[in-house]
Amino acid sequence: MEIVEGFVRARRKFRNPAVTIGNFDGVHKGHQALIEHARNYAREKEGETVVITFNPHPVKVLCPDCNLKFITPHRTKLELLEQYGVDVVWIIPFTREFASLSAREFVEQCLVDFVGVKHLVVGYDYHFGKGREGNIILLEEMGKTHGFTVEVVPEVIVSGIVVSSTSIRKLIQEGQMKTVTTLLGRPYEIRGPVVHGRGRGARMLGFPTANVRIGDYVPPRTGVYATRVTVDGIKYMGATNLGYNPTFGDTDLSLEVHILDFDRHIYNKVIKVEFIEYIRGEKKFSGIDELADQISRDVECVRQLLS
Ligand SMILES: Cc1cc2nc3c(=O)[nH]c(=O)nc-3n(C[C@H](O)[C@H](O)[C@H](O)COP(=O)(O)O)c2cc1C
Ligand SMILES: Nc1ncnc2c1ncn2[C@@H]1O[C@H](COP(=O)(O)OP(=O)(O)O)[C@@H](O)[C@H]1O
Repeated sequence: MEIVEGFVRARRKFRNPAVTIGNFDGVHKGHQALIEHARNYAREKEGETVVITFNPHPVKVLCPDCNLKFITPHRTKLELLEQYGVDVVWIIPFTREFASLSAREFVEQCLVDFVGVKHLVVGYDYHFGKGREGNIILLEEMGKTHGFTVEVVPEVIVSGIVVSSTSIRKLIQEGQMKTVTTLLGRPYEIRGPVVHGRGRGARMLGFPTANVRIGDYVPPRTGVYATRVTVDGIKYMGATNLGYNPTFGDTDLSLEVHILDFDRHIYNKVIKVEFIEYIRGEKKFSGIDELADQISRDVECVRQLLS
């Protein structure tokens, strides 16, 4: 997959580009449908599937105080777009100046002049340009003048829910991981380097836990999850707690993964944690032995769920 960043001048001409546009946070089933429609056109016309996306996410620029969290950080998003068969991603640096382009200017400068769009695939509710003034009617009208076709993809509904980044963020925060998996088409994952915790896991509890920073990821509901953990390309089962460790009175949120059938130091390694199923809420135990007993039951529960 080719990645084009910004408005580079010397750029090859794309072949019959079938284009789709969006933030693609999550690269969920709805996004996958847009990509699939663009690919179908590209296949028929021997063209290329081009995704236009923005970095940073527009909300980060237009509403820095909104503290938006992500389902897929920028780099993961690019990896997924490649997996779903996109040929070219054009990343537009999103600035306040760019946000002030009118809808017509966006179509002329970005879609027509820069990409040379032949076919444009958008979702049923697509709006764009300054103040979201641009809509599908405008695209169809401009398509006639500039020689491109517009295809509108209806909403994708899975398990009775309209798939959107917003609906998925909410489900993650509710711990509804099975539904999240069906809407994404894969489990929700958090990737990050293993950092030092408070040194209690192995020493006091007999359950070492790899602590992973959750950074800008959407935080799942606090509690214990059955997870799949990838370390150095190998998958393990994980009993994972996301919370404040009330038994010890910690105040910061931590993601702690006890990896089953594993015994190795992995500080600073980047690991991937996939959330498969919510098991229980976090509890304050009266002592270390009670907590350790509960964690052994959690581990057994993970084995049953994932084996
Ligand atoms: C499967 C699992 C379940 C856990 N459940 C709880 C819990 O209900 N309440 C709690 O206070 N801590 C819970 N913990 C978190 C432990 O308190 C934490 O892992 C321990 O304090 C080690 O912290 P450290 O890695 O910072 O040393 C759980 C940890 C695991 C792995
Ligand atoms: N089965 C395992 N699951 C998770 N981490 C393990 C495991 N075996 C060894 N480790 C190592 O032990 C570390 C966690 O030990 P722990 O006593 O909880 O210390 P810390 O408080 O620094 O997290 C992990 O970061 C990892 O390097």
